[in-house]
Formats: sequence, C-alpha cells, structure tokens
Amino acid sequence: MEGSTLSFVYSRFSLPYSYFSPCEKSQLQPAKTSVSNGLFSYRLINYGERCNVSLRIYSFAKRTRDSDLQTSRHPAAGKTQKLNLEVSPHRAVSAVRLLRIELGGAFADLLNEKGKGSGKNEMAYVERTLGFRTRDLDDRDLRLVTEIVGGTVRWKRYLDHLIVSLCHDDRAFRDMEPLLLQILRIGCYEIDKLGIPPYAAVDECVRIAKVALRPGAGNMVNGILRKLALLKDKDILPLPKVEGDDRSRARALATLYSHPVWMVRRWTKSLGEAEAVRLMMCNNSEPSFSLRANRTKGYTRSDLVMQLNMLKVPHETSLHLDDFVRLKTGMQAVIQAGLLKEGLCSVQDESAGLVVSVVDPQPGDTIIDCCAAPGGKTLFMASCLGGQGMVFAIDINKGRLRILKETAKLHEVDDVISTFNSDLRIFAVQNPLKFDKVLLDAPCSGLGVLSKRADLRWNRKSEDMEQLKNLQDELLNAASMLVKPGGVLVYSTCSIDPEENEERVTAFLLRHPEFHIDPVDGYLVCYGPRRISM
Ligand SMILES: C[S@@+](CC[C@H](N)C(=O)[O-])C[C@H]1O[C@@H](n2cnc3c(N)ncnc32)[C@H](O)[C@@H]1O
Repeated sequence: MEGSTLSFVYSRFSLPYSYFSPCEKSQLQPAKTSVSNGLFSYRLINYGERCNVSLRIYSFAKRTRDSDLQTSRHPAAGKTQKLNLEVSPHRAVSAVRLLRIELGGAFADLLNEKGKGSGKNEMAYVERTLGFRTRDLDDRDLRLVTEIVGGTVRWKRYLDHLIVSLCHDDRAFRDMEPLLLQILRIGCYEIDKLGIPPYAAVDECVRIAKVALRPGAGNMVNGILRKLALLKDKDILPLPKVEGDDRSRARALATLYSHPVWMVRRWTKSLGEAEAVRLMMCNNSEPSFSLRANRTKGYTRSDLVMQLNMLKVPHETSLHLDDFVRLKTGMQAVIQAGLLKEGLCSVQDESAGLVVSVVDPQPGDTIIDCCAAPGGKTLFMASCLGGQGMVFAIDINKGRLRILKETAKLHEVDDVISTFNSDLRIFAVQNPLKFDKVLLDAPCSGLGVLSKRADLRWNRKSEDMEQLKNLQDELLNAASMLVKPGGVLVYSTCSIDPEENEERVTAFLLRHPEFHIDPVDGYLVCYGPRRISM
C-alpha cells in the first residue's frame, strides 16, 4: 500500500476539556472527554518503503519549566527586621513572590508554589525584601498565596489597565516602585476578581505599603483602591469597548481578558472572536491537578484514595487512567503528608498520562523518550514495564536530567531507565540503536497550559513560534531515525497551536512518506490493566 492519509479524529479536542460548554461536554464520548487537557489526536498510516512504520500523533497539555531562579533585593532590604503582626502574612508573601516573578527571579508555576514555596528560605527572603517579618504561613495562608499570586499574574494586563486609569497621570504609573505596583495589583485583584470586601483589602494593602515603603505609598494605595471600589460598586469600571477594526478589537479583548495582543490576534484569526474569548476565559480559570499512584512501590490508587480521605482532601478518581486521581485543592496536605517525598505518588496531569497510554509501554519494550526531562512520562512508562524492558531518557538539559535520575531512584524504577545528556539531533546521528517505541514530547510554546503556568503568557513572544517550529521539525526528523521498522513514533506537545501540531505533522509526512498516522482511540479506550501489566 502507498500514500498517506491524514485523518483528524477530533480536531476540536485541540482545546482543553474545560473549554467546552456544559452542553457540548454532555455530548462528548467518554473516550474523547478523557482528553481532559488534550489537544489533538489523529493518526496517519503509511505502508511506505520502510513498511509498517506508524506514527501516532498526539498532543497534550502539561506543565514543565526550566528554572533559573535568581534573587533580587528591594531597597527595603536594609531595614531593621522585626516581627509585624498587623500585616497579613499571605499578602506580604504574595507581594514578594509577585515582585520576584516580575523581576525574573521566580515562576508562577502553580506546582512550584504549592510544592516548594513558603519554606524558611522564602520567609527569610520576604523579611529581607519588606524589612519586617510576619508570622509563619498556615495552610489557609498558603492557599490564599497560591490563589492571589496565580490570579494576579494572569490578570496583570487587566489590573494594570485599571491602575493606570485610576492614577492621576500616566507618569505616576510608569515611575511606580515595583513593590508598590504589586501591592496595588493584589488590592485590585482582591476587590475586583475575588470579591473581598473593599474595607479589608484596602486597609491591608495600605498597611503593607506604609510599613514596607513609606506613608506616601500607603496614601496612594488608599486613593486608588477606594476609587476602584466605588466605580465597581456603581458598575462603571473604566474598561475598553470591543469596537473598531481588528487591531482595536484585539487590543480591547487583550485588556479585558488579560492576554498579550499577539495571542488574541492569533486566536481570533484561527478560532474566531467568540471562541478566542472562551479560550481566554479558560486560561484565566483555576487549574486542577492530578496525582498518579506509584504502583512500582506497591502503592495503588485505592491506597491513595484512602489516604486522601484521611487527609480530608476532596478528590475524584480519573475515569480514564487507572492510577490517577484528580484534585482541585488540598495539595498542601498531600505534600505535608510526605506522599510526594516518599515517592508513593507524583503530581502528573492526566493529559501527560494519556500520552503514555498512546505510547502503550509493554513489558519487554525498548522505548526512547527523546526529550525526557524532568521525567514525568519516562517514570510512568518505566513503571508500566513491570521490570522488563528499558526506557532510554535523552535530554539536552543536564540539571533537569539529574532531577529525572533522582526521582527514578525514589520511585524505584531506576533499574529500567538509562539517561543520556545529549542534543537529540546529535544522538540520533551517532547512535545505531533502534527502538520499539519513540516518544518525542517536544519543546513547545506551552500555549495549551496557560492556566497552569500563569506567567507563561507574558514571557512568550510571537517570534518564538518560528524558532520552535524549526526545532520541532529537526527533532521530529531526529526522532524518526530511532524508530525500528514497524515501530511507533509518538509526537506530543503542550501547545494548542496548529503550527506546532497539525502543521508539523503534515510537514513531517511530506518529508517522510514512509510514516502513516495511526489512530489513537483504541489506546485511550482500552487503556487499563488489560493492556498494561504491572
Ligand atoms: C516538554 S519538555 C519535556 C517534558 C518531559 N517529557 C516530561 O514529561 O517531564 C521538553 C524537553 O526538551 C528538552 N530539549 C530541548 N531541546 C532539546 C534537544 N535538542 N535535544 C534533547 N532535548 C531537548 C528540554 O530540555 C526539555 O526538558
């Protein structure tokens, strides 16, 4: 047989599940809804010269980020440090985290916030930045920090529009101290988006500004936040109207839904304005998380569910993945109970788990994970091998690969994982081995995970897209060299952009007519103990 046919199975699934309306959701088939953050899935089959090489193309949302933390000091750092019981600790910590994010010293990655933040180091940093100590954060404070930081970062453009409109002139906004700006953003977010009673939010923000900066800063916060509360109460917030030509409409939408203009233009062009708005609303919503029970350690989903019940963490079991449990809140309790530290479970999106279902690791397989670090999928694939077979994990980033190795030990799957620190393009040329299953979880724009990675929208530039496209093409070429005849190549990204998904696949098939798309439905529907033996 010859030729290649590209058939989209459900291209609308290039959007997160939560993006669909309740009515649409009710019409989705279970297998399709399983793609909770799924992006697209289609399959090409080609029996070209190399015969029986199939390519399962899949794209899912997931979260990863290199971290390159630097510290930054605020002018208040030199002040005498004393305990201040009047300032609410969650606002103080939120303001300092936001400042670090703004200055490039931290990421608003929600897992990072939930998993690592607010330890002794962070409190010491808060103390140095603000010039005073607050009491330690309790669980409720930590939840509020997560909510305020994530929300304030997402809504930054919108909040700044309000602040500029309420300042007496543009210069006052332009020249504002970075910490003062964060305090104002928090206050506006609390009043406008969280519905916190203005008297509480205003008083608290004024207090931080006065103690951490100076009395004049407190007065400015007071003036702006009170004006905001008044206008909100009268329902006359100074917001732009969506009108005029495409450019003006995109600018207004970018402010109203707090996204960069280039993203809005891209989406209105490809999805239409109404869809683009729904997508942005979805990006602005609070994300949920999921946990994967680590069966290799003898810890089953039932054990995890029992533990979550004991911890009183609300959860629901995944309908589509045997080992997964979904959480909306309660990550702090999971961390404190030591479940992650002991390797009994890991934080992994169902969408990332579904990529592994599509790879379909079986005992005895040799698999290569071409862009493996920090290793969520490698670890899950390794745990599916039941001790027989091997996962080779390649990544260009040594530090991230080290994390993968450490986690593999903790999860007790290190005996079936081999790591290589290399550029895939070099590795593929130099290495003579071929693999049954090849996973390319490619570096991408992350445009499908904007609700989870709150600051990503502000860091991504439209120019990145061209570079990423070229890299993805090169990595696909390299990955295809590692596929055994009759083997499988799975391509996944956490982007919803057709340029990084469908268009890369189409271009790949033109360069490699020996590959065919292989539908993924069966791998999702049948996934479970029958397919993967532990
Ligand atoms: C999307 S992340 C992979 C996430 C990983 N699969 C997981 O589930 O945890 C992309 C990875 O590609 C790696 N990478 C980027 N360019 C690469 C290259 N030329 N060769 C190998 N790895 C590369 C990055 O270091 C990054 O860790």
